[in-house]
Amino acid sequence: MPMTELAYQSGFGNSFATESLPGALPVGRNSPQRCPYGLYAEQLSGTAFTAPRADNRRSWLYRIRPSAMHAPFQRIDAGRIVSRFGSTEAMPTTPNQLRWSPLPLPTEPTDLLQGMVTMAGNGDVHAQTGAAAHLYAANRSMARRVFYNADGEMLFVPQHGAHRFVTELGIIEAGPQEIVVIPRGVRFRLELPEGQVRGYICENFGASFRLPDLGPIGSNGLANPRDFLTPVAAYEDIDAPHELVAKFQGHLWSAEMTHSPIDVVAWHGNHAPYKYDLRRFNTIGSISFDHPDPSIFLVLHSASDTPGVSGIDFVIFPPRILAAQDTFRPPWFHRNVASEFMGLVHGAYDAKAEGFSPGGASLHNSMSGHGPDAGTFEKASHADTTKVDVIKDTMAFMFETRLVWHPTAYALGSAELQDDYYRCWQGLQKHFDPGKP
Ligand SMILES: O=C(O)Cc1cc(O)ccc1O
Ligand SMILES: [Fe+2]
Repeated sequence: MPMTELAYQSGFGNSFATESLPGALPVGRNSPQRCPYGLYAEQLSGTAFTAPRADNRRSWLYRIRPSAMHAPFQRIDAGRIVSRFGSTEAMPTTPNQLRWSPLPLPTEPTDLLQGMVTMAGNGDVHAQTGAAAHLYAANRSMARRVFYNADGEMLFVPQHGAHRFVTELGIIEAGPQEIVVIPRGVRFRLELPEGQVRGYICENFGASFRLPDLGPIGSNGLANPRDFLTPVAAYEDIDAPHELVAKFQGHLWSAEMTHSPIDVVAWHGNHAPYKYDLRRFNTIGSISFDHPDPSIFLVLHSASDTPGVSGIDFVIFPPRILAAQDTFRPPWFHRNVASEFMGLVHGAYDAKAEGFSPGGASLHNSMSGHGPDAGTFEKASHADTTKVDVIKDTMAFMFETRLVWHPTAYALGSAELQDDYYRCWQGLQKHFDPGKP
């Protein structure tokens, strides 16, 4: 199935308005006594009704049938999806640096939900704090199977293959080097136009992702609002059995429906899915000396209750020109209070000469030392910094969290876990010589 040209509305968190039939969107009010075309009006709220206007997220949906119309939910097997995290006596969280090779593509028919595997998580799904980091590899479209997540919003980072998100609020197509965010509660199915996909998901249990403030950078830069794209309304009118799967309080639940829930003919509001092309990121860096903190690479963040401290940061390491003089240019050696789950979408990452492959992942938890591997250190220590480095083929990212990432039993037992990861720092030489300042 070829990718089609879809229409999108531009802007981050705008109050969008869209209708797929003329006049389907009521004018001047949300709940007319009878809606145009015999549609039902329904509000979908993503924040408390009383949240400050700048944070408030909600949409009004005009649909063929209300979302309440389904048979009772039955709990189903959640496969490799986990939502309870912590360091316990039985399974203490390790401070070791961890790295995984890419998840193999499936050989058996596998849709998104069957192909998702939770690698790490933190916080508390019941208290709406923290996050989960998942990988997915799938080779089957979700046919007549529609999913929503009441536990959190889902940030997809496709790494391989074409993705088609058919959502209640319209259709989004995306591929590697783009991201897609599906807000809490929005129903969708993932179709695979090219037959197979792989990627990463940050499931955010906390406040919705938003663009960061720019401070002294000014009014432009990093991810610019107009590059975020939200779909136009698109509905299907299908009277045939469908399965509705909900993720609710850490478990999966399934309910039968007699029709497709992708039946929203018109909608308006700002609780809506969106995509963003990471290649549009306006990268800021040092043009004098030193390697700045990675906060300059912040695309989206989820605010915590503490001002200035994110619950989650979504950070990318895109192509860029390194110009800092007399500077060790790759990421420095460091230990942070924050915890870092990283992935690589494309190319090579500038802190790791080998072992970190596209589709792979790494985890460096709070206060665990890490940084460039031995090969990268030696090379960068002797590079000519009067010349610029043009880093072309790369797209790495980080889900950086305030709370420690607890790896799951699956992640620790996985065949993809690289037992020898620690060795990448063991070849670092002792250069210290008290006689040579
Ligand atoms: O650890 C990493 O590779 C990510 C990272 C990159 C960087 O440029 C500075 C700090 C940091 O944690
Ligand atoms: Fe780091």
